[in-house]
Amino acid sequence: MADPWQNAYDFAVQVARAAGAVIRNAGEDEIKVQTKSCAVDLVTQTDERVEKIIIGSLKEQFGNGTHCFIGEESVAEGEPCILTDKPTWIIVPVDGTTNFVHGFPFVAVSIAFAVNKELEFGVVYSCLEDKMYKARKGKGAFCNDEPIKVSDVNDINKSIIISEHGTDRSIEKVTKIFSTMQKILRIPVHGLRGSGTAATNMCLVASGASEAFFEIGIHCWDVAAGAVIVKEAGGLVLDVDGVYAFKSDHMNIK
Ligand SMILES: O=P([O-])([O-])O[C@@H]1[C@H](O)[C@H](O)[C@@H](O)[C@H](O)[C@H]1O
Ligand SMILES: [Mg+2]
Repeated sequence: MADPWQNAYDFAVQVARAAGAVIRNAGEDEIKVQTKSCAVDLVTQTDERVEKIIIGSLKEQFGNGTHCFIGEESVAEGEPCILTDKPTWIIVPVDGTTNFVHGFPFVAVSIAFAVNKELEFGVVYSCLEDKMYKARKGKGAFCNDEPIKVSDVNDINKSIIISEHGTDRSIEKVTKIFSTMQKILRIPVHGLRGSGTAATNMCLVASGASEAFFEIGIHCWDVAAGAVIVKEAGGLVLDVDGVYAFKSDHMNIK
């Protein structure tokens, strides 16, 4: 039987690469910072522009009304974030906006695709490193077309753990984050790291550079593409209760 989503997968890779080029070439005025939910939750014109380019290209290719789109910036502007059984694209145009603004060299485009509320594939393009991570359900995970797999280190004392601090600077949240990090460091582990983009963090786990990534309070779109890549590289994606994290009810935000 013909593979129904191969064309969409190939197109997603193409679109992510083109979006990455737009990010790399963004001019000064496009890096001008605005804020979203709080003073450290940043957004730029590039985030909005790249999301429009990605959704525009996908609609042109697949936009006969049967496909749905969930984009980070569209949701920020009031679009619903509801996962139905329809083929749905889940997009982060610029993952690592704070890095992008500061010239910190990890910025990714993340595109996932779900059908019947199941993720079919994920593409993460780490555009400043020019690394294209991709995975299709049941078909393995790749970085620049080379197969990748998770680390085989099973001793946590010999691990590198990745985490992020998020954008909530309330004393309660910051205390919780640092007490968790303190516990992890004291295990002890070899190291704690964070690239500033959740999508790239997941790809670092998928390629075996780190044994685990965790973040408290992450958005569903930040992990959608990375979830397929980690799973196809032989890893696990769990929520805090220890169950598979990418459930449809995590997406359904009005
Ligand atoms: O805002 P953004 O740069 O697209 O995405 C953020 C990054 O992935 C960051 O690493 C993570 O800690 C945040 O939770 C995300 O919201
Ligand atoms: Mg973003």
